[in-house]
Amino acid sequence: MKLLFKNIKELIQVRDKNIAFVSGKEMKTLPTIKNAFLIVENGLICDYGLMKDCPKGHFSETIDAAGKMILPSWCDSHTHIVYAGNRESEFVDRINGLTYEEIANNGGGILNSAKKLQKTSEDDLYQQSEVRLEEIIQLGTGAVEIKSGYGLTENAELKMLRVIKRLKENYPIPIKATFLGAHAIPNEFKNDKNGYLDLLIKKTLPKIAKENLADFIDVFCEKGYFSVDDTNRILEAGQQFDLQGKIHVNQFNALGGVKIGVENKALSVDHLEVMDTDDIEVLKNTKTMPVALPSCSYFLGIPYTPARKMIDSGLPLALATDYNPGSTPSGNMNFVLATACIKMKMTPAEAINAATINGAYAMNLENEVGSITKGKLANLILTKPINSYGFIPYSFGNHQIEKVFLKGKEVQK
Ligand SMILES: N=CN[C@@H](CCC(=O)O)C(=O)O
Ligand SMILES: [Zn+2]
Repeated sequence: MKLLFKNIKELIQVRDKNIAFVSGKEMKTLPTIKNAFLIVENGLICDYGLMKDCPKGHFSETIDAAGKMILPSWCDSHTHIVYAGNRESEFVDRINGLTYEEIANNGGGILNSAKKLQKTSEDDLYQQSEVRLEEIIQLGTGAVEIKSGYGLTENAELKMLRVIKRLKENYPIPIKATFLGAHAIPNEFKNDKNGYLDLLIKKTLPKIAKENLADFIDVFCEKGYFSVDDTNRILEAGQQFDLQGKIHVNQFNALGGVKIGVENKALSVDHLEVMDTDDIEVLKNTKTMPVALPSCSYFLGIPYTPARKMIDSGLPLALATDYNPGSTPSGNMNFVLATACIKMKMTPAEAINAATINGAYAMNLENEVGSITKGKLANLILTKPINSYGFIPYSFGNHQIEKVFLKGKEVQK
């Protein structure tokens, strides 16, 4: 099966040599080839270059991409798309001025989602979740991380992770699973947080490892949820089972979660809406990827991650949706890029780097997706006719996707 894309107006994010991620000034550079060809064989990128150098030969399919652009699919490294029902009921409370914390104290929030999920069968949860997975694939996402964390009991957390495993088995898109049992303290343990952490670490984590249900471990390091010491405990426990950390930190308060994440060699520290100077310093020259979630800031009306200051300090940055029923009921990476440019003053080149190669790195997938590189999966976005890739974030609220391809196969709408 050899597929040729010809007359591509511009082939975006071309990396002849694979890289892990881009940081600081490098983020402003987005390598492209104008008037290009791209050849896909057996689902992998096998050749590309200038049209004048396009090899002759027989192709099972030829797609004329005149006037259009091709870029690697979005790599969404932070989602909670496995959940039951939704939390629309909290939407009006939020409009009426209740804060995230007040809604949670009124019995809403994460515990509200957990109550619904505990009562939902695995099959029903799978069916609700696959609808969201198919929705984000159509929006250009070609690799995704999915977290547990709406179960908050051993059985319900295992149920979530088994649904993620089934999605991995049934869809042609790299999916990474993250155990987020430490997302909130369930009512049964409201006066015994350590007892809940003991349950997660001593009982649930070994079962997850035995069934190979998780790639990463996460914890919500925040006032009213889990402390820096709890975060350290969870990350150390994860290391016993080769689970690297990808942690929720600095969403509402800078408690020191970034530092503890770096000390535990977390793969990513996510949210970062509140960043102090120490947080930026401690991230410099490390392999921990900062991840910003601008559509969460948009929906909650909280500050945006200081991306401009972080990138200008030399840090890398990835962008993700945080798709979840409470703080970000949207999986639209195109909106994330637009909001990153409009609200966080990232350039289109920086935003595309953050949503492709850096997002892939934040899932340990930088050798499989995230750039046009020989041997990587042909998970691709074919745009509508556009004049520049800057039009993608410029046309906010819309997207410029004509077709999506996973392993070189067009995904039918
Ligand atoms: N902040 C913690 N966890 C999720 C939201 C959880 C929820 O409100 O359902 C987040 O990343 O925003
Ligand atoms: Zn999240």
